[in-house]
Amino acid sequence: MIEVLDLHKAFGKVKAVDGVSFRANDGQITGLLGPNGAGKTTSLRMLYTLLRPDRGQVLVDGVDAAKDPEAVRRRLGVLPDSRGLYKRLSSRENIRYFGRLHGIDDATIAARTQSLVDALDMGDIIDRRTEGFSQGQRVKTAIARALVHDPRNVILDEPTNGLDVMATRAMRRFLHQLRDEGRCVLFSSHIMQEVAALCDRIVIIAHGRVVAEGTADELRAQTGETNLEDAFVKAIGTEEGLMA
Ligand SMILES: Nc1ncnc2c1ncn2[C@@H]1O[C@H](COP(=O)(O)OP(=O)(O)OP(=O)(O)O)[C@@H](O)[C@H]1O
Repeated sequence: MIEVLDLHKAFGKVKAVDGVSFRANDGQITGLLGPNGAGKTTSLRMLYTLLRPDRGQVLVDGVDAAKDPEAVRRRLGVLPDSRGLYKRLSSRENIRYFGRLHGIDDATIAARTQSLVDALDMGDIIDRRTEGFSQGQRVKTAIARALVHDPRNVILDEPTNGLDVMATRAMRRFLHQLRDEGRCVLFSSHIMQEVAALCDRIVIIAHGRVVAEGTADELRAQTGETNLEDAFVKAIGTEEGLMA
């Protein structure tokens, strides 16, 4: 479970995150939805301990990220916004390298890699050098690398960015599988159709603040709209930046 309480982060005069609080539960997919520049990536970076908040608290399975960042990192699998693969290494070697950084033995890494290769349909790319990989192949490798240590909590920054329809559908199936295994899945997107199709709960963020949250039904009720798209627009206060 992931909890963030009153997070703040400013870059000079820009208040990127201005008092964000929400909870992402185990066995659920939670979507962080907001237009470009809303503060999604900055919130996630604080969550996975890459950025230190100016104020506020991050708890992962009850562990405070400021007090024990190592323990928090062990509990998280992260697909960051920049995928950053080692291009001279094969997909398998990228995954193994991360597994070793986590202190996992090679036999366990090999077994875990195989199950991720099956789940993500990576059989044809696993032993290719990642240099020249397509966007979808890079994302798959980066996700497998993020999950090699079998984390309970999974954070994905815009996981379907740049993916075609088939790859997006495969990604949705995979995220449902993670959810059905009881993991806490938190992902960000600026595409409302994506969030609506995938999420159990939605947290809408705009101008560094949470402006609405709940299930799709709850959001419709809160905004008094019958159509989810209208509910999103009303919550954000503008149509700008919400469309795919
Ligand atoms: N390192 C930084 N230095 C200066 N400003 C930053 C930095 N990181 C983020 N910002 C600013 O903070 C605000 C929030 O950015 P953030 O990347 O968190 O938004 P986002 O919701 O992830 O947007 P997108 O959908 O475009 O990725 C933006 O105004 C951005 O320009």
